[in-house]
Parts: sequence; C-alpha cells; structure tokens
Amino acid sequence: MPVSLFRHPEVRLENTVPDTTTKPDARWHIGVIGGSGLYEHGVLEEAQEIRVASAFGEPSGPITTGYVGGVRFSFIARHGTGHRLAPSEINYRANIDALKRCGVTDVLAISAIGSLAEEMAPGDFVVVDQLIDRTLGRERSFFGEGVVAHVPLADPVCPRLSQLAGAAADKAGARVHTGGTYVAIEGPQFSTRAESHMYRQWGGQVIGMTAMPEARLAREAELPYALVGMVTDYDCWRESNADVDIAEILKVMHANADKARALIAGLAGLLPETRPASPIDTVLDTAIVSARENLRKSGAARLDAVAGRLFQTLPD
Ligand SMILES: CSC[C@H]1O[C@H](OP(=O)(O)O)[C@H](O)[C@@H]1O
Ligand SMILES: Nc1ncnc2[nH]cnc12
Repeated sequence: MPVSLFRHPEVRLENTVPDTTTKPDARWHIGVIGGSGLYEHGVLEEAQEIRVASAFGEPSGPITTGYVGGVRFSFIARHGTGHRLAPSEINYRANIDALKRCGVTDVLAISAIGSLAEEMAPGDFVVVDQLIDRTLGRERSFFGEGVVAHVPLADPVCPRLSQLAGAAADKAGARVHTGGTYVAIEGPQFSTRAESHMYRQWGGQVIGMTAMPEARLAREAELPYALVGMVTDYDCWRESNADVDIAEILKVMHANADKARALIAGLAGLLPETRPASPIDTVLDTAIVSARENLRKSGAARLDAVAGRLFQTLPD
C-alpha cells in the first residue's frame, strides 16, 4: 500500500493517494497549473490549502484544492508564491507527481506566451496543440534507474481537454486561436532576434519557457494535459517590436488574469457529468520495457503515484 505523502494530518481529501488498483475514476478532478500572473485560483469553493510531499523533491508550493460547480479542482502556482522560481528552477516532476497524488485526472496548464505569428496578438488566447522542446538539462522523465519507459508523445496534448478549455476561454470572452505550435526555450533570457526568426521558420507560432518538460511528464503520469497560452507580447522577430519588454508583458498578464480565472470557472460547466476514459489514462500499459521479472516494489517506490497502477503486484 503506498504511503500517503501529505504532510498535513488534518487534510481529509477523498483521493489522498490515487486508487492505483482500479480504472481511473469516472469523476473529473482537474489539476490547474497557473503560470505567470496566475498565482491564485480565485474561483474554488470550500478551498483547502495543502502541502503535498513528492517523491521527486519540492513542488513549487502548496496545492489549493476545492470545487467549482461540484467538480474538484486542484491548483498549483508554477513559479511558487510571489513568483519565486525561474523556469529552470521549477521542479516539474514534483509538481506533476504532487497533482497525481491528489487524485487529479487531467491537467490544465495556463501560461504567458510570446507570439511568433502576426495573427496571434497580445491579449489573445492560444490553445496549444504542438510543442518544440529547446530546453536544456531539465529533469524530463520519471523513469530510469532500472525502470525504463517510452511513452508516445506525437500529440503531446489531450484533444478532449483542449477543446473544452478552448470553449471555456471563448465563453470567458477571450479571442481564442485553436491550435498553435509552442517553442519551449530554456530562458530566463528572451530569444535573440536570429533565434526568433528561426523558430518561425520551424513552424513555431508561440514561445514560452515552461511547457516542457511539463507536458512530457504529464504524459508519463498518464494525465491528459491541455495548455492554454495567453499572448503577452510579440517576440522580437517583428519589425515594429525592437525588443521584448517585460513591463509590457506584466501589464498584459495582469489584464488577462481575470479571463483565465473565468476560463477555469467556465470549464467546470462544460465537462460532461461523468468522465469518459481517455487512452492517455493507460498509456503506460504498453510503454514500460524493463523486464517485469526484474522489477521490485522497492525499486519502483518513488513511482507509487505516477505508475503505481502497474506495480501493485510486484514482489517486495
Ligand atoms: C513573465 S514573462 C516570462 C515567463 O512567463 C512564462 O511563464 P509561464 O509559462 O509559467 O506563464 C514564460 O514561460 C516565462 O517563464
Ligand atoms: N517572448 C517570450 N519569450 C519567451 N517566453 C515568453 N513568455 C511571455 N513572452 C515570452
């Protein structure tokens, strides 16, 4: 039986440790990762702030769990309270692992993004559907150390949650672009002009610093993942924009935060009453290549939330 890694004994959460023996729950539980400018959920009822210890180190901060219209949502601020963490300092593994430990079924990530496409203007929302990873040296897998897995990532986001999130953004009054390729850079500096032009030639339409390895890890944790980006600026490829200006970004970000919160609230009303299974819920069934006879519960201990579903019957 996996050990509860919640630190707060007073927390009573239905899904403290996911039931790893059965099929995923038919109820939705949406994990929200709030990006720059979205440090507070602002919409959860019966909200409880909890600290979740992860087997992969420190998450960005506490998780706030509560309800919107009867649907459970759990929120974490990606950069921590007061925007403490730079993109390279975020423990993406711990954040995803902690959300999984709360019983989250799906992850909605919200990000500030720069635009690489004329039609995606500051203030617009983009429902990202593809990712190009230019990040360097970040921990990008839960696996290794004797347990090897290769999950498919051709389509890195969940089409179902993306469609629902796009509809919720539209309902929230945003101008929404359905689909867009996001280039994830290491940062923290913005791109050079030559890089910005190159990313456009590669087919990039928006740019940010955090969606990778977040999306990879959500897939490994069998969590359908959607990413809604809020355009805060044109990246420096554009003739009339000499350089990316952080003051301008912050201004647009703050103007967008209420719409992002309305998106979260609106999403709850768009979810079907019961959650149909997604192929992503069981993606590890065919991804683990390490010989099962060599695996031991102790060797897979830190995977108790991410992949515990598959390791219940291993010998100690
Ligand atoms: C404050 S602008 C740069 C910063 O904003 C984005 O973060 P997030 O994706 O968490 O909203 C971008 O990726 C950079 O980290
Ligand atoms: N232009 C840009 N480049 C990288 N990340 C960003 N986040 C917001 N705007 C950005």
